[in-house]
Amino acid sequence: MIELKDVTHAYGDRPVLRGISLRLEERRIGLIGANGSGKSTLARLLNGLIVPDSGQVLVDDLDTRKQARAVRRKVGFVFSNADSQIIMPTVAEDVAIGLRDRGLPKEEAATLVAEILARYGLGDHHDHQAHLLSGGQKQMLALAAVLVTQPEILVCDEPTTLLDRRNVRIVVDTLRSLPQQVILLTHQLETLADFDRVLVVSEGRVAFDGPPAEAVDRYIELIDSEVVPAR
Ligand SMILES: Nc1ncnc2c1ncn2[C@@H]1O[C@H](COP(=O)(O)OP(=O)(O)OP(=O)(O)O)[C@@H](O)[C@H]1O
Repeated sequence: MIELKDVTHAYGDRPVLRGISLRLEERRIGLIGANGSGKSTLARLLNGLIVPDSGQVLVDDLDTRKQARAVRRKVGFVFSNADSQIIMPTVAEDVAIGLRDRGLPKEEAATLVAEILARYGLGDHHDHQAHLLSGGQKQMLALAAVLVTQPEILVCDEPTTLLDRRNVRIVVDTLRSLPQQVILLTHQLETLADFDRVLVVSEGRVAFDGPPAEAVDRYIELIDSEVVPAR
């Protein structure tokens, strides 16, 4: 369970999150909001990629400020741009690198890598150059490389942005079928239809917290009420 206690965060003197308190317990949680509203900043706080300026983020009572390494083992993070997450030359190596400090015998690690690649449709791409995969395949690779580490919680920051309809469906179905808790940031509102809970972030605050349909209505209301600057 992730708990945020009166969390604030600023970049320089620009406040981005303003006093957020939340308990994130549900299995499928969506995060929506306008560009620049603070969603990615909030997501990055959840696995200690960034730490709050004030307040606390606790993952199963581990403080992200003090126990960052333990937190990162529990909370996997998938970035929106899969290219920025691919760090090894080949597909198999990129998945295997996540297991490097697990102390597994080589054969066991290789079996795990092969299994996960097969599960996410990359079984035939084991030795392919990772950077030559299609956008959708890269996104699946990014997901596989995180899931091989068996995180208890998965935070995905717009993992379907660059994907075509078919690959969106594959990634969304994959996230839906995972046993782990999933926290998904997305602008593709329809992908959250059967989520347990959706948070609407607006100007660094949680403007709505509840079921998906109501959250989407609230989000649309918020966007429509904004004054668009005249040119
Ligand atoms: N590393 C950074 N340094 C300075 N400002 C930043 C940094 N990261 C984000 N910001 C600013 O903080 C604000 C919130 O950004 P954030 O990425 O959290 O929003 P978001 O809701 O995820 O947006 P989007 O939907 O466009 O991805 C934005 O105004 C952004 O310009």
